[in-house]
Amino acid sequence: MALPQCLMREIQGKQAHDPSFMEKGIIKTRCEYVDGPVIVGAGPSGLAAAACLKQKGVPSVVLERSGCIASLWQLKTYDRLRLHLPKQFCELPFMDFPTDFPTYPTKEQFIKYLEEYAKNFDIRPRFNESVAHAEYDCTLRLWRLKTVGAKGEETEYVCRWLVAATGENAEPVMPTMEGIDDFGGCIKHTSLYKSGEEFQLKNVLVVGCGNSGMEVCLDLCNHKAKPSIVVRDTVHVLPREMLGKSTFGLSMWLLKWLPIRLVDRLLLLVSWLMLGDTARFGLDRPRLGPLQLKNLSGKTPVLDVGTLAKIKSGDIKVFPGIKRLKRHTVEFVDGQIKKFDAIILATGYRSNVPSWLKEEEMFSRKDGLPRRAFPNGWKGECGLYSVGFTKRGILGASMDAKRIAEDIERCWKVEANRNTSLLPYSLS
Ligand SMILES: Cc1cc2nc3c(=O)[nH]c(=O)nc-3n(C[C@H](O)[C@H](O)[C@H](O)COP(=O)(O)OP(=O)(O)OC[C@H]3O[C@@H](n4cnc5c(N)ncnc54)[C@H](O)[C@@H]3O)c2cc1C
Ligand SMILES: NC(=O)C1=CN([C@@H]2O[C@H](COP(=O)(O)OP(=O)(O)OC[C@H]3O[C@@H](n4cnc5c(N)ncnc54)[C@H](OP(=O)(O)O)[C@@H]3O)[C@@H](O)[C@H]2O)C=CC1
Ligand SMILES: O=C(O)C(=O)Cc1c[nH]c2ccccc12
Repeated sequence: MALPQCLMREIQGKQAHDPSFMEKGIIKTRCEYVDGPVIVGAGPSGLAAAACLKQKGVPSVVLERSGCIASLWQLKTYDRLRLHLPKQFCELPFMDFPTDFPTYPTKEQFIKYLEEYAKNFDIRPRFNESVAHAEYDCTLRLWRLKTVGAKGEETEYVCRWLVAATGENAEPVMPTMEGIDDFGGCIKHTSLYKSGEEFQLKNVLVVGCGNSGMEVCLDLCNHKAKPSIVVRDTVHVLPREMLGKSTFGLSMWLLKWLPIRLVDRLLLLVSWLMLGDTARFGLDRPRLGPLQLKNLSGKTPVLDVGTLAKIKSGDIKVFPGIKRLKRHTVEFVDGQIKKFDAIILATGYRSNVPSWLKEEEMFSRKDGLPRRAFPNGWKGECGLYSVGFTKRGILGASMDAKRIAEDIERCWKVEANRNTSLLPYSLS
């Protein structure tokens, strides 16, 4: 909508003193006032927030840097990916998965569900708009965001509420390794890995033993490559299912009755019966149990979908941390030296919030996550919110989205009344 004229004049006045908005003395940036929240990111979290707001009658604008919704799932994941929690734990608010979807939907099915979700709630993100800067303007008492489009065009958005939904997995983590430039073979992050097809008969080193690294190793095996995995620290591997139930579902159920330490003991006992002693294969377990560790550090246990059997059979070799790389060669911290054709970095992801949100209180600059512990990280000051930074997957994002919508709805109603009764013009 058009910006109320008094606000427009004030913003233009400010832009005239900001060189980034000026080109030959002319303001080059398009400016738009959004009557409602601006949501940054059109992944599952952003979609959930937009849908919950819509249900409350609050319109929003969703800004997305890529050309599609759920860009993580559409562009940055491997072909064989499925949800590894049962579908009922990965639903967004107000819309179930279709009944004909399997318990663990494929990534194509999950994307189809998200497309359907956006359509259902008439969420039309503005694609190819990357938020480069967002800051609270204390004089205007509004958030001001600058986006950059595909051709470098800039837009300024001004709004009362800002919802960060750029995700915990916004940027790949690229480790620094001595000699990385000398290696000479293909080195790629899992966000660019699609399948093991291109690695047939090749010796591939997978760095990192989270869910991505473990599953990529299995995929490499299935494509007749020869994978090895770097396990530099401890890791909890649990079977995806126990006693005919999903390990995740069983854990949630047990947590209703039993303390977390006891549930962890049970999980480890059943894992030991089903998988054996993982330390025998180079996978030492952390001192803390899997759920306690997840709660305290956010580190997700590996839900095994067949990798461990390949490690046991020797099809996947386990190595300790990397000391340095040389031409097609890797030297490990225990002194072993091996030749590899390629390296896959399964070293995880990080949030990018500090790169665009100029704010110090709500988000930590260090890891780009809310400082307040779950479930209190969703709300900041001055109309700032976060959705999907709980380290609790889609379930956590859905909880945030519902809370945010309830909170904004309250102010929305108050402000709507005030605007119609006090202002000479209507903001709607
Ligand atoms: C391989 C993989 C599998 C997973 N499987 C599960 C699972 O089975 N169950 C589960 O519950 N969780 C799972 N997760 C956790 C994951 O966090 C969620 O699945 C989900 O994608 C998170 O949604 P999100 O919207 O918070 O983040 P994302 O899906 O990452 O979406 C964020 C969006 O913001 C956009 N964006 C980023 N920066 C900007 C910017 N500056 N300006 C504009 N737009 C921007 C991105 O392009 C992206 O589209 C998995 C994660 C990974 C990596
Ligand atoms: N099917 C599914 O649903 C899947 C879900 N996921 C989820 O996606 C998210 C991201 O997972 P993932 O990509 O595995 O990332 P994670 O952050 O979970 O794991 C990264 C791994 O890389 C290791 N690492 C990082 N740097 C180095 C280094 N320099 N040398 C050696 N090891 C290193 C880490 O070890 P350390 O612990 O020592 O730091 C850790 O084991 C998780 O939440 C995961 O559960 C991922 C894949 C499939
Ligand atoms: O896949 C992930 O990383 C998730 O965030 C899903 C998830 C949330 N809580 C968990 C506990 C154990 C295993 C997976 C998850």
